[in-house]
Amino acid sequence: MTLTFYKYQGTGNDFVIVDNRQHIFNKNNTKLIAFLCDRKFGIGADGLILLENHPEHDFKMVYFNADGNESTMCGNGGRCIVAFAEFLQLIKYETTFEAIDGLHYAKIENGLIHLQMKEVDTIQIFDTHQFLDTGSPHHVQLVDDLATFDVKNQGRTIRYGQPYKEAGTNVNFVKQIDQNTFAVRTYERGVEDETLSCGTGVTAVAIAMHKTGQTNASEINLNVEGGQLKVAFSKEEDTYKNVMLIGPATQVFKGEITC
Ligand SMILES: N[C@@H](CCC[C@H](N)C(=O)O)C(=O)O
Repeated sequence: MTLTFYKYQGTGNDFVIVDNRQHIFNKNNTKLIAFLCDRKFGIGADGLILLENHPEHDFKMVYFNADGNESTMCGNGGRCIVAFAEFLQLIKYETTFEAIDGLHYAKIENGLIHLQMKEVDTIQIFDTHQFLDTGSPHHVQLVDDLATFDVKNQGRTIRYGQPYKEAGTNVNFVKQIDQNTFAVRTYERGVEDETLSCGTGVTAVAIAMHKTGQTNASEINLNVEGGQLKVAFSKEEDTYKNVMLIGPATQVFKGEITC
């Protein structure tokens, strides 16, 4: 078959997006998804996203990692699918859509996508790191030498180690730049490599840095390898609410592939 697809990127986290409103795509074909995401034999991407119809809301997002498996929430992918929905003229300046972790509100303002993420009330704090779920699971760890840090090997060791094991986690290495700015490099589960940006990852970093007192800002800048993101939130008692992930999302090209 010939598949029409769109390539998007959000701060360098890149995705193949398919309009699946007519059920053209076989979601159970793990090999096909992994092939489409393959950078040498396929199109190349960190993940594949399907935009589908939803009975009550604007659309549904279905997310697969580059390994071909459906996974948990993707924040940058969420921002990209909002840009795609606007491109398809399904939405104008704001939307509510469903993803695997529930409903997400998003708005487009000054060319940036503001995506509401799930509330977070559980943050596990350890001597060396924090662990929390922002739609996807995230290990957050401060390091001194972020620029030269071996993210791929250290990330993989943590991802497959105790207590995460097979289910795994994404792993974020962090360096504080100033009061409300952090640099982040992320090893992504399901890509099994460092990616240039991870939306649920920077959301986890912002919340973990606030929770542990590294910052008291409620609007935090995150410098990632592929650009800059912002995370804003309000804290009510022990819950982080109104969590917004803010940044650009760009269509790179449209294509057709025989598969
Ligand atoms: N790139 C993502 C996270 C995607 C999911 C992750 N790889 C997992 O399986 O947990 C993001 O921007 O949040």
